[in-house]
Amino acid sequence: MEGVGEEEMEGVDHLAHERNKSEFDVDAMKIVWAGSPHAFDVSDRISKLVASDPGFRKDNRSTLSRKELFKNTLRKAAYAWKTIVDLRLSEEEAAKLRFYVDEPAFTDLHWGMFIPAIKGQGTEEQQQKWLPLAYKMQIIGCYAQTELGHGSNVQGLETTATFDSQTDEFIIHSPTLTSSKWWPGGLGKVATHAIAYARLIVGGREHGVHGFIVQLRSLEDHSPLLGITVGDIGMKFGNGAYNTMDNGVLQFDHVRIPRNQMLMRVSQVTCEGKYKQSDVPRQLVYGTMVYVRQTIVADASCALSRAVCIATRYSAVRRQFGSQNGGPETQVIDYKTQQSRLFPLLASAYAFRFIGEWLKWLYADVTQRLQANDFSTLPEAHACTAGLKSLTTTATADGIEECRKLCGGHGYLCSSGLPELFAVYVPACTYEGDNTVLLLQVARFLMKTVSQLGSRLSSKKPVGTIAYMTRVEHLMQCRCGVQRGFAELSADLVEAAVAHCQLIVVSKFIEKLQQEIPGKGVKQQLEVLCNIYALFLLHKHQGDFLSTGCITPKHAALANDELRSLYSQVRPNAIALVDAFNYTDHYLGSILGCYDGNVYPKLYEAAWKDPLNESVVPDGYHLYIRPLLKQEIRTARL
Ligand SMILES: CCCCCCCCCC/C=C\CCCCCCCCCC(=O)SCCNC(=O)CCNC(=O)[C@H](O)C(C)(C)COP(=O)(O)OP(=O)(O)OC[C@H]1O[C@@H](n2cnc3c(N)ncnc32)[C@H](O)[C@@H]1OP(=O)(O)O
Ligand SMILES: Cc1cc2nc3c(=O)[nH]c(=O)nc-3n(C[C@H](O)[C@H](O)[C@H](O)COP(=O)(O)OP(=O)(O)OC[C@H]3O[C@@H](n4cnc5c(N)ncnc54)[C@H](O)[C@@H]3O)c2cc1C
Repeated sequence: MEGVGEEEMEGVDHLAHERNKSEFDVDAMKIVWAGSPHAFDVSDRISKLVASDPGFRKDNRSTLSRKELFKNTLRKAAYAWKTIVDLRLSEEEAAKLRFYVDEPAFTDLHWGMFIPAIKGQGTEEQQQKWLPLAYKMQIIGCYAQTELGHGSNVQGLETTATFDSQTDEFIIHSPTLTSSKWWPGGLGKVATHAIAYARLIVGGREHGVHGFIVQLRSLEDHSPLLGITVGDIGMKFGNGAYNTMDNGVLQFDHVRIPRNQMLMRVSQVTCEGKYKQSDVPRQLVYGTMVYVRQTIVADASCALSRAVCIATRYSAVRRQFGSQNGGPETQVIDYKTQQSRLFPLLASAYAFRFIGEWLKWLYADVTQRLQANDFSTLPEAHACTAGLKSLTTTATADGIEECRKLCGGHGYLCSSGLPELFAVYVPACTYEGDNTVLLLQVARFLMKTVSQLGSRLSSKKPVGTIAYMTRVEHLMQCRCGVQRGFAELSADLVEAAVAHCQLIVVSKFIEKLQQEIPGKGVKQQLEVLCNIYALFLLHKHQGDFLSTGCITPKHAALANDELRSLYSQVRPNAIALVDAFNYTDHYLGSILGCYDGNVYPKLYEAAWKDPLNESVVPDGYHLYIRPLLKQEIRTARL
């Protein structure tokens, strides 16, 4: 085109030269990332369906008011449901469609917690009654556990459920201000029903926290039912972001529900008012949290890979300094500091993908065992889901922020996609269990395991992880050997818990590489990423490793040299490795991360779309700026 430089030409792949460097079969890696050819097909098809439908546009979110934003989210949720029904999408395809719509909404809690809670804690009869209504979205549910005064401490919840044998009902009541339900997603303005967690009282005796199905709103006109006070808790962190979700406040004033609306798989109350505890661990009442924690680990790999995709593509596009004789400046991805910050995050995205796959298997296995009343692996499943949720969400939240910084000033623009990704993602370090509280659960599990097994936590680890295993044992022995209480040592024990979780991630990455992995060069790339993940952590925590004596300072220096070499091996493959995530530009929502790398023209064009640029002279000029400039400010009415 006349007068348009190469850098401005649309339709040109400005990253083609990077893609041509790839040393492996990207299409084969796409299958590995997706999990299977079928999973790739579903993801690819549904992501393109969403990207091509203007009904799912999301580029205007940061300019909408809270009410406009929320109404737009309702519209999209309804449109998504209509699309699912019209196209007769399967449950798997529907879940993928909600994922690629990419907007926190009440549907996340309806499908992600309300339904799993009924499946996990409801009797067959309760499942047969409530699940068909929920699957058809004839009722919309939320998970109402947390209260204003208690979230972490579930046994401290104050809401009561008192059995009335005269009427065969439970009376659900909020006895104090702090017992108000607070935070449940979807509760504020949408949910018609809740799984409400309350202290069960039968015949004047308390039996701890149980789940109850409570209708909140009329299915005719959506008005709150008698005894129900419900609303939204207000704006949350960031603009747009999680404000698409109506996290709510709820108070019960002696609300009566039929006895058969207590979830009774774990415990029962008979019509005579007899409390019966099945011969299953009471912790099954926590089952939904275990389920969601394992899904959050998979979410972490998605969120981190999005941020890494944006930062990697932009790092290949951005040139700064280093021009020789008027030639092009240096791509910032070629700076060793940029590589040492970016490539461990790329390796972590892949590591979290594979640990998420393993955790999904572990959860399915423990669920199958529970059905056979085999509770032997429940403690390990709890410790793994709690610890890996904590580890991966902390690393992902920190990683998204690092990716923003890796993009320099432009990373701070909403059009980079990174501020909103960060704002939506960071609560993952808190919801479904505060990350420190969950690590304390892992520490408790380790203490019990060490005391039962003696020093060796487990010999079932691949050889490459001996240093990691020794580190955990050393950290535990240093703490457990000292006769002080758990509380006194808790900060140290949390460090051992993190080390244990890192051992699991490294082990599972190594085990993944022992599988058959098709595709030219694919396994080799994954081996490089696995080594980067393991050596980066060894370098970061080398104090631990040195103090165990299982590595020497020379080993530590060699590990660092190897890391630099590994970064050089990844460099030519970096763009192909993020292409393998197969994200559409729509899903990425980022000019910096656009597939064709044509960043500058898109940034420039996007700027003028900002509402502030609707007028050349800003609103307020005549009232405030002109008097200033004309030195009339002393007399102006401000
Ligand atoms: C727009 C831009 C796009 C960007 C998108 C980016 C991608 C982002 C993805 C997200 C997208 C959208 C968001 C929507 C999805 C959000 C979904 C999540 C919503 C969050 C929902 C919630 O938060 S629900 C509430 C969660 N609450 C908690 O987790 C509470 C935590 N506390 C507890 O679990 C417990 O209180 C405790 C474990 C801390 C303590 O338990 P307890 O009080 O019983 O005491 P003990 O510690 O003594 O435990 C007793 C024994 O029981 C064992 N135990 C404990 N828990 C369990 C368990 N769960 N399973 C099995 N066993 C358990 C414990 O080990 C003790 O055993 P022993 O030692 O043997 O005695
Ligand atoms: C975006 C978002 C969505 C949510 N959605 C839902 C939902 O749908 N349904 C629902 O029921 N809940 C929901 N929640 C609530 C969430 O589950 C709780 O906020 C979370 O479990 C943390 O509990 P808390 O707020 O009581 O934190 P606290 O426990 O009060 O944490 C405060 C501090 O105290 C520390 N601490 C607490 N106990 C200990 C201890 N024993 N030892 C050492 N330190 C400790 C913590 O580490 C933290 O640093 C949501 C929260 C958010 C932010």
